[in-house]
Amino acid sequence: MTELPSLPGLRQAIDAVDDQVLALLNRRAALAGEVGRLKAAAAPEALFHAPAREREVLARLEAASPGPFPAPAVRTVFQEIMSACLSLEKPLRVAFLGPEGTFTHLAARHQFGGSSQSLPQGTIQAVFQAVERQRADYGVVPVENATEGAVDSTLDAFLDSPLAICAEILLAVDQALLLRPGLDLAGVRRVYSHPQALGQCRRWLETHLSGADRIEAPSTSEAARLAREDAEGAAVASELAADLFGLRVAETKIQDLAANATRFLVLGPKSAEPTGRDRTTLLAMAQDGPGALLRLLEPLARRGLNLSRIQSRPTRRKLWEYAFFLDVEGHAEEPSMAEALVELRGACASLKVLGSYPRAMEVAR
Ligand SMILES: C=C(O[C@@H]1C=C(C(=O)O)C=C[C@H]1O)C(=O)O
Repeated sequence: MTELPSLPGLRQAIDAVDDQVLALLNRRAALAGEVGRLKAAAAPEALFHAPAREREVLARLEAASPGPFPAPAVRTVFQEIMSACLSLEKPLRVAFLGPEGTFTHLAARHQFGGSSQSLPQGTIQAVFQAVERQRADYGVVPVENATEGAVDSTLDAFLDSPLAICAEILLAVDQALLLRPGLDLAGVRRVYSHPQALGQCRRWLETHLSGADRIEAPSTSEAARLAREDAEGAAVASELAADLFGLRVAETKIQDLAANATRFLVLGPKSAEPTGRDRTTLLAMAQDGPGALLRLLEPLARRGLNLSRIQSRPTRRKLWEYAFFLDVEGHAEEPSMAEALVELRGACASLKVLGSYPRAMEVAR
């Protein structure tokens, strides 16, 4: 008969594995430190952070892990390890649309890990400015939501900004109903949230809180803060906001569209290196006249370049003049895209490559 392992014996074995993990983490940090010194010697102004390389590391490890360690946790753990290795030199300063606890904060944490320095900003414009004035290394802003569509203030900010897009993040947006400890659903008279979040949960609120007033707040996190101060208040916000503002999660996933998700962009000084699965965002001012839009699309279509999105915004410089935002699959350094860009430059009044960056392959949670 085989003997069952004892609890103390198993714990001893776990301690021994932890010692090995710790030794390996320190060896890894030392190697990353050497890479940092090498990069600094080659180009003192350049950032240590290399988003394309990080993407490669995560993809390789996720695919290689045999289990039983859960596959999504492989990503989370290694993102934190890289974040910590980067912070050895200097924590990355990451500006995002705040305050803390917003979904943009969650997207920033997903991308940069917990060892980065959070710089919450009040507006999307302020996120751009923080990166432009080098108070932050990177900025994170929302660009489109599956329920509510484009975030116009992000598109507008690109019209006058020299910044590049260096990554995108697709994040599942699960709204939660948050209550003060001790309060139950029947006692709620006011529900605070950002208008977008209230809109995303319209059906649930009608069914469960039809008698409560909806009160609009500048962000979901600000709503959580307001609910904390109101004896009969609740908030629609992230579960992270519950932790930050001392509220209890009364119900999770209350949004009408179960697969609600938002796409975020990471702003930085330059585009990412090619990875083979990239996206390029272009900003084109079309020439006025018949067929202008066709001339913009034709050089892409002829080369089989997939246009995944097109959005127009008024330029605010001239009446009825429009800027077109184009998302095209591929990297600007790839030959077919480079050729298309040369042709496009001739076909429109102006063309700006806002950035090439690795495509988000899945919705993060
Ligand atoms: C070590 C490097 O620099 C940074 C740290 C990384 C890591 O810890 O694996 C990966 C990419 C960079 O953000 C590198 O470029 O290889």
